[in-house]
Amino acid sequence: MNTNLNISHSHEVKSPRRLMLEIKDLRKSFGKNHVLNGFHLALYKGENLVIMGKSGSGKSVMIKCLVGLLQADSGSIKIMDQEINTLNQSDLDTLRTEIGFLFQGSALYDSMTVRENLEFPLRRHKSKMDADTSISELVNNALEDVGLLHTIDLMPAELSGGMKRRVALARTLILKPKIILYDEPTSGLDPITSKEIIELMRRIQGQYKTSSLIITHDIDCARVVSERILLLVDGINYVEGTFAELSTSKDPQVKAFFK
Ligand SMILES: Nc1ncnc2c1ncn2[C@@H]1O[C@H](COP(=O)(O)OP(=O)(O)OP(=O)(O)O)[C@@H](O)[C@H]1O
Repeated sequence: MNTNLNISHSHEVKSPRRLMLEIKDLRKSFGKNHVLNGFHLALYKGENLVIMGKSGSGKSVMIKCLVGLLQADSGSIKIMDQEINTLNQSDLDTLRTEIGFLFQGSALYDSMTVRENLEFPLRRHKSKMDADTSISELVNNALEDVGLLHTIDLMPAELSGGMKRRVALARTLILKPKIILYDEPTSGLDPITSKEIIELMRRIQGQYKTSSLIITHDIDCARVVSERILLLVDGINYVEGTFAELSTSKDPQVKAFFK
């Protein structure tokens, strides 16, 4: 880790705000490939934390450990004070409903209309529904929040790439997650559509009071959405700071990301 930088590291961050997500000393190897080498992070209530790192630096492996798609070799992952390794399957499933995902692969179901795509998670997680609000009201509200109410009866094939991503975000929001994980939310989109998604992410943060972990290579996205940025190098925290701090860093490893 570079010690010349006058930038805070995640374990030094002191905040009275609630910790939504805490990862400590996370390690994961595939044979001799040591991908995560003691990674740590703290995500506080209401903040957007951007994770940047070169291709192959372990970002996706970290997210997969977080959502249970991969088992870490060691380390601790706490979601809203609950250590996920100690939970039984049913408690883990309940906890996971507090987390929304917007992954590159989180595609819509092609054979369902937009409305049906949004109804799907609600039918699976009835416990997340408040008794006074009907399914159709929730679907309408979520679509309205992403500006796409008019697409409710369309099929995914009739939507543009940006619209699909916004509908996928509405599908995530419908369960009112406390934490949202975004993996490359603007990848593959043109600059104007990317800007719309980035602005939407900011608006959602304010409106839904979510805390988000955002993996991105998109500098505009990092600049607009982040309260803090964490740079991952070789599976361990390299440096952490605000966009203004990191983008003016003299460290060549950091500068490389902000060209
Ligand atoms: N299931 C797996 N089995 C073996 N090796 C894996 C597996 N998943 C990831 N790896 C290895 O872990 C390393 C980190 O991969 P990871 O996908 O986390 O990188 P990344 O930082 O997300 O990259 P990118 O920005 O390109 O998405 C790579 O060397 C990759 O080959």
